[in-house]
Amino acid sequence: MATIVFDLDGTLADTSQDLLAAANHCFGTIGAGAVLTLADAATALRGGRAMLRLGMERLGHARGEDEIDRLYPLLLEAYAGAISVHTRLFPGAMQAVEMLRSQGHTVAICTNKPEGLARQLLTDLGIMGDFPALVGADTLTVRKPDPEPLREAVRRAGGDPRIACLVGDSDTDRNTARAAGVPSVLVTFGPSGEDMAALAPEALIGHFDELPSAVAGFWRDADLPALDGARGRA
Ligand SMILES: O=C(O)COP(=O)(O)O
Ligand SMILES: [Mg+2]
Repeated sequence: MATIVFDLDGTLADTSQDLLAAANHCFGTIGAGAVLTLADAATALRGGRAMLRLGMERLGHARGEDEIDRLYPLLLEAYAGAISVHTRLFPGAMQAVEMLRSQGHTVAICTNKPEGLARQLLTDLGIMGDFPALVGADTLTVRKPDPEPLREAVRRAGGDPRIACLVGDSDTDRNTARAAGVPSVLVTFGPSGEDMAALAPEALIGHFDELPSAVAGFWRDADLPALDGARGRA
């Protein structure tokens, strides 16, 4: 059986509103108003630095990167203080996890959120105990799209990194899976949904209830390179 690894932001949960609020708190400390709006959800799901960069651009800050470095810890602090106010799991996420586990698969999380914040969020959402392994941005010295955090998440869950897939919502997730030599599933229900097909993942899902059959296809279809590689070396 395989290890199904999930990205967190934009995949398991819509974290965009709480991320945007934390970024706007930072802009407030430099005298700006709410620089980002709900229309910036896609940027929010790319993480704190991406939000600060967009805000700095809008504010016309010349020394943007220095300011981003200075504001980033403030953003993390603000976010930690209100991490689960608006954040919700996407429909069917945990039912899909339950189904996959009942089929004998193992699950894990690989996120570019700092590990502590990811743990805090999963605990608030009441699902920390459902994931035997979690690798965050600072768990190792490298983060996605380096393949190592994905492989490490699989190993920590007790699985074989060659028999795994990554469920995500971004080019980063697609590239991470590709670098690890395993299939990816990209979700199309987020704010960047229409861009996902162009990334040519092995599967696209518009709802979590499509995930178990998408995953089953990976290890049923003998033509998949990742499968051949995994079997060839096993
Ligand atoms: O916080 C980020 O940079 C993105 O987090 P994710 O990897 O869970 O989508
Ligand atoms: Mg994501």
